[in-house]
Amino acid sequence: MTAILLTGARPLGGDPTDVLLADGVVAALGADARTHDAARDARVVDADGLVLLPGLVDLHTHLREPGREDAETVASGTRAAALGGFTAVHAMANTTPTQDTAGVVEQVWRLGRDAGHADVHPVGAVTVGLEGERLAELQAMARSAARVRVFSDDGKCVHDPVVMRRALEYVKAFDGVVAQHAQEPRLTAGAQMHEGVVSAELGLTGWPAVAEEAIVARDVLLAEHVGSRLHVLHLSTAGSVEIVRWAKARGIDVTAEVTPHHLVLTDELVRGYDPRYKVNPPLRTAQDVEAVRAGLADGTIDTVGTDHAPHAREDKDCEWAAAAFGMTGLETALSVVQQVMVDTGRFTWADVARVMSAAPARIGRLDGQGRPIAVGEPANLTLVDPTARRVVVPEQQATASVNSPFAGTELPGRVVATFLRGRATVLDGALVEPGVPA
Ligand SMILES: NC(=O)N[C@@H](CC(=O)O)C(=O)O
Ligand SMILES: [Zn+2]
Ligand SMILES: [Zn+2]
Repeated sequence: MTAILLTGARPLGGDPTDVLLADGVVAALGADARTHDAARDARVVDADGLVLLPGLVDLHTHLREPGREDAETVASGTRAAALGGFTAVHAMANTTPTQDTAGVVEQVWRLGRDAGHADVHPVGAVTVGLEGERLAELQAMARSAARVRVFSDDGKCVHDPVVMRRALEYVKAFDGVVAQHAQEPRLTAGAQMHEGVVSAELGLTGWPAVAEEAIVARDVLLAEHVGSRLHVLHLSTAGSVEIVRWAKARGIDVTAEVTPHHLVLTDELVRGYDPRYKVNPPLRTAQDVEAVRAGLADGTIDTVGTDHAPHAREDKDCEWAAAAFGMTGLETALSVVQQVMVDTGRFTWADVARVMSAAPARIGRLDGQGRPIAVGEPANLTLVDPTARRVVVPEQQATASVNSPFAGTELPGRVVATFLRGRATVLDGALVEPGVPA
């Protein structure tokens, strides 16, 4: 593999420097980069003015394979990941068949390895078939080649407190984490959107904030009781932020995630009945959006997870009530975070690296991802042009689905290059297929 010399890159948005990638690692930084042996026949990439970040890590991606290859495959989803600046994604368990056995998680892990665009870490289901009744073979998934550490019934809530308690107890044996989709099912039966002023005006069945907050509150208490690790997926309400803040102050081992869409979109958008805005949990109010931004800024919320949820056209091109919940996000996540957190002065690029790389890698217990940009570290890196602007055109994205809530809108920032263990997966903003010399 040829070495790569990035000239004039700004690590974490700091001062420009040269960075040499060789043998899969960061081989040299600064003045040493050009004089290093491996620099002689290195390919030079002009990174003048570009921000260099550790490769992004997503804790929450739906790749849809096996089962819904018409909406996404491991290959198409990881192409989208690489183009979005990601070097690792966690693939959610709500596939068909469900990722609830060692066999299925190994299959997904192998598909990711063979595609070669980004590391794929399958999430294991908490319960068999996501049915919420019997625990899946968590230990066998943890010990499989896929080395599962994150367990979730995402799409569904582990609503039975006894099952949740057992799962939290069980994953301690292999340092796993239970990632909860916090949605009290009885309080959200038939729900179509956030319960509030807009749902009342439209006459749509509401999904109240308390249906999320009640589960978050219960689960932090359960995690404390059994001394285990809890991750709250796609937290969306001001009340949930307060509960997590309280739990952390109390020393409870809880981490929380917010999606890009909950950082910027509100339930006002539902007025147009465009199913692209139908998602779980639903888009909330402007007050909730401000609360999740503040929670991300003060560290209450640990990570931004995309909840990339591709859906086939037939499942989205229909009336609001019949449409599937979910929106794509891998190729726009970094731009949204730049827009709402960096360009507003709430975040430095180091903060972006913390919430989109270091924290998710730590929560998922990944090796070699989310590491600092330093000599000897694996060369999982992303180069971003923060001055670029682009209009989102879903048909031109690598994801196989077009259900982006940002279609037609202009967003800041562009991923120029992504490197996976020193190999370019994206260069000049275009995908580089593995095995093809860049
Ligand atoms: N977020 C969604 O609205 N949908 C997700 C499931 C989930 O994340 O709960 C999906 O799998 O489509
Ligand atoms: Zn979910
Ligand atoms: Zn999800």
